Amino acid sequence: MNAPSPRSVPDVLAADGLGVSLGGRPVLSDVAFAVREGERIALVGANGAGKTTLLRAVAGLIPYAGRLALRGREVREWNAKDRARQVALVRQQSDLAVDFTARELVALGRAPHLGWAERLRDADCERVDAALEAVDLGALAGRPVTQLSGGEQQRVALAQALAQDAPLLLLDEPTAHLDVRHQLDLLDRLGALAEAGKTVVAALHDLDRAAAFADRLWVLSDGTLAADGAPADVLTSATLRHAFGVEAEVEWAGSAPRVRYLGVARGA
Ligand SMILES: Nc1ncnc2c1ncn2[C@@H]1O[C@H](COP(=O)(O)OP(=O)(O)OP(=O)(O)O)[C@@H](O)[C@H]1O
Repeated sequence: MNAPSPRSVPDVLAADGLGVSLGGRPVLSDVAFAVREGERIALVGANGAGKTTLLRAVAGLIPYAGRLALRGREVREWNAKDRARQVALVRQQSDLAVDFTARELVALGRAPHLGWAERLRDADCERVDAALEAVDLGALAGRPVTQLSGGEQQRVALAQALAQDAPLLLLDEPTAHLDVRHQLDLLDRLGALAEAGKTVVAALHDLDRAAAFADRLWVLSDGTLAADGAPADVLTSATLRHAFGVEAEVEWAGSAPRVRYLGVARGA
């Protein structure tokens, strides 16, 4: 029997005419994209551009209009447990106010893989331990999350997503509370996960890091996808002026850009 041709494999994600309204106001309009397995996409845009909203729509947390397909099937048609085996979302984190230890919270990431009332098996516990180690939290695993710093809590949230072991990983500003070592470590780890076949979509504010990390940059501006392409094509002075209202120069050293900000754009 012939192996299926790559063309018959649906995109991990595909959107067309995607729109989201919140509180009666359009937040995303007419967004279209396709994402293949193993891609790393950095989602950038000004505050309020719609990055979190887009990630939440993909994760099935909010209603949307238009087409938004996860592996060829509308996001809204997946049941929550099956969807959670496909997509893990690391939300913006700063203040986890739940009465759990780090390990207990990370262990919740295994829930989509367990039957009703089923306890963690040895293999699940191993995954939880590995996820905690991966984010350098092994020593803090038994501590209540309310006693962790913002950056440690951020790493707990990431470990929970790693334990969930979904092929599509969505991250909402995952480096926001991290010190520089853990930022670099996280982006390296996400790169390694993508090389191992996971698909990663991360909203990032640091444009240098976003461009160095990603195969593709998505620029959201006022709820529309203003640019979608290779970082070297997308990260330009014109994009920065249009999407962020800043004057800037972009220098490239190989695939690593350096953005030099000159000031707020006139009229922005
Ligand atoms: N529940 C809500 N009801 C009404 N409007 C909302 C709601 N949540 C978000 N919005 C609005 O939707 C727009 C997009 O918000 P979103 O959080 O997606 O932006 P973002 O690009 O992630 O911003 P940031 O960089 O500040 O995190 C904003 O104007 C925000 O005020």
